[in-house]
Amino acid sequence: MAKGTPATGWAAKDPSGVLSPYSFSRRALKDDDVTIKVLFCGICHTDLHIAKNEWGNALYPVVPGHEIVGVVTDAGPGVKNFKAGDTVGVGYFVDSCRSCVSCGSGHENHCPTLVLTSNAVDYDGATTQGGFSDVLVVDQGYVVRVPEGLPLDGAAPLLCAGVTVYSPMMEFGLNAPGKHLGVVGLGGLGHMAVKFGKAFGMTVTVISSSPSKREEAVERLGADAFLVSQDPEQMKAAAGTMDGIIDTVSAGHPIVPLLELLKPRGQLVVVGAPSTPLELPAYAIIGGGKRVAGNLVGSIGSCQAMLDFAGKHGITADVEVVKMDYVNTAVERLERNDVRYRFVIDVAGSQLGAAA
Ligand SMILES: NC(=O)c1ccc[n+]([C@@H]2O[C@H](COP(=O)([O-])OP(=O)(O)OC[C@H]3O[C@@H](n4cnc5c(N)ncnc54)[C@H](O)[C@@H]3O)[C@@H](O)[C@H]2O)c1
Ligand SMILES: [Zn+2]
Ligand SMILES: [Zn+2]
Repeated sequence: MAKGTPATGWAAKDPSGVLSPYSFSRRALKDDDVTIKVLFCGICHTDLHIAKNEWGNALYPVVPGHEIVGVVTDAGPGVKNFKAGDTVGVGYFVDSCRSCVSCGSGHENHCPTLVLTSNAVDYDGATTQGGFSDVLVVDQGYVVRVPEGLPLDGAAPLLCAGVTVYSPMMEFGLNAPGKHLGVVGLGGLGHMAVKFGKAFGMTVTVISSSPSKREEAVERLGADAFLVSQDPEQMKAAAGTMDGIIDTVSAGHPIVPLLELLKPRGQLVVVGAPSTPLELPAYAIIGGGKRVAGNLVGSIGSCQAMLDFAGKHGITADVEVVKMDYVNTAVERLERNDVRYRFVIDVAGSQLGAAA
């Protein structure tokens, strides 16, 4: 029987979330698999939620990481789309059932048995381990192509943060010039929503609890306006003006004030995933026929379309590139929102083993 590939990564081993070196094995290459040498991997807030078991589902040891850019080093005999040397990306999931309604209609991100890239159980019973590691083995159907010309460190966060906001913007028509988009939470996801909104020609307003983010939102990211969510006067003045809002906030927060900002039939898209429930009184959506939807990342097709769009428009994340031995500090800083706007680990340039 073919042997697996040895892998070295950094894993969280308990709810402290502290990561340390961890050796494991990737599955033996199957006909449709590619082997990928990981170059860069972003640190998403979801990695933090999981590593610290904030969602109560951690399968320790957890090697996080699902914003992966790498290079193909090997391909099984059935692989037609990729060859050694190709620059590719892997996002939040690495397989799906391929037979349900969602898989059949190109929405495999909604497959009930979606296999996540990290902290999940694969169809063969193995626990999946993510991109804070040197090598991945992934079915070609769940791999995307990174367009030429994009810096690879800044491209890595597109694989989750990018597609998570781009996909619902496309789905809900929040991609039309002249429409007004609200973006709540100016972190990894939020800053990508501002960039895509501006590239679509929309008017973009950032809604934030910290007034200190005004300058960066407007000057650095090109938002048209900035609202302090704690300021009732400002919120009142903007009531009923927005076609849609992308809510990326990672902690519990009130959504009624956000719904008030929407035009009649406006759309709130929830992508932030606090561990506490949203509070949604009926009156807040009945008047004006407001709509609330969730969204989980995006399909492989949507991810490829997003990358192609990003390549054409030169869109990448604003990143702080770090080595793996800085990962625990990076996670702490992410927790206190001290990053503009995404940490990306230079995996290939890091010492991963125990000697690190
Ligand atoms: N739905 C999906 O498919 C999907 C994909 C990726 C991430 N997520 C989730 O989205 C959330 C954001 O992820 P990220 O990587 O952008 O995180 P991040 O930490 O980079 O950004 C989160 C933002 O929320 C703000 N925030 C935190 N607490 C707040 C509060 N109480 N009130 C107002 N603002 C607050 C922070 O200031 C920060 O700007 C996380 O919960 C993550 O798990 C969901
Ligand atoms: Zn993510
Ligand atoms: Zn399916």
